[in-house]
Amino acid sequence: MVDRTKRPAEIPISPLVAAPVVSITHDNTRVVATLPRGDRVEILLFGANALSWKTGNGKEQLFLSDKAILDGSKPVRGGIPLVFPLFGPAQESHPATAKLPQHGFARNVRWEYLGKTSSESFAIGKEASDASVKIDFGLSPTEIDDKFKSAWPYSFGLTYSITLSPDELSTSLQVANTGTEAFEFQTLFHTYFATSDIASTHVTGLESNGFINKVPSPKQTAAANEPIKFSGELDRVYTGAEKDIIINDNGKPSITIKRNELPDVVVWNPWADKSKGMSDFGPEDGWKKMVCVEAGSVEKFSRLEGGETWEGQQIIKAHL
Ligand SMILES: O=P(O)(O)OC[C@H]1O[C@H](O)[C@H](O)[C@@H](O)[C@@H]1O
Repeated sequence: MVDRTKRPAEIPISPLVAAPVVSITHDNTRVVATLPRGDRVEILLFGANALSWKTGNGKEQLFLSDKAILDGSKPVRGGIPLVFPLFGPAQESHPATAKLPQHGFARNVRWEYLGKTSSESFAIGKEASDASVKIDFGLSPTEIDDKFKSAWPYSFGLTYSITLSPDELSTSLQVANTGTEAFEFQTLFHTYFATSDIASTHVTGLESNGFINKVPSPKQTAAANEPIKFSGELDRVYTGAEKDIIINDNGKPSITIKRNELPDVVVWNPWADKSKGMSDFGPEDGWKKMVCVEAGSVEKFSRLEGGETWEGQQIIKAHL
């Protein structure tokens, strides 16, 4: 009989720790990240446009038009389009961006997926439930086609980082001037949030800010000193906003937006007529289910000297 009294101690089997998973779709068009507790974000490489963000309870937090074009032939209607280096239509008064399309070129080009960084909780006695994952995308003149290069002939490097955490999504854009000549830019995260009914949605945090009311034509307007409510097309650029922005859905906070280096906030809902005029907007009454609250730096152009870097970030927290 074999003497088992001196057998080696059992090697403890470490508990299975679930970690965030990041995958690239087999057609190489999208990156998908999931957390062990179910939070999920999906990003189209074209425009580095987040298409979907679901919190751990499975709820979709972004609005994506069901007619959105996802084949790279035009910018995506919904999710989080990236606006850079111009917000709105080109203006002759700013010659350096006068040849660019509305909202610039970043949403019109395919970005490079640079990789992921996970922070997992492996500590004994701790759950993996606070794991988060950061995914990075890059854009430089090599990725943009000649028509954009000649319209904006600067040396630049953009790094866009999306961090998925439990019930939270952070988007951060780093702009580097890799040349010697200074350039000027505007930028914005054009986030389409899902809401259950625009008529019972209101936005707080901008009560004391003046704004440019773009409808029917741009007009500087004094602070309204009340929450933003929706009863028709609304398109406003709030400037110098310091407070956190809260989207309230049916009287309850649903989203909080915190910002770093992004002093302006655009609030937009196209309402029935304008959305009907957009060929990529659907369903027909989809405008009832969305509100754009767009954190950015758009009132003025920011100037970046050669060799300098700028970074702006929004952190979106979903209240469940
Ligand atoms: O149709 P797009 O070019 O995507 O622009 C959609 C909207 O973006 C922003 O919210 C602007 O303030 C609106 O004036 C514009 O209509």
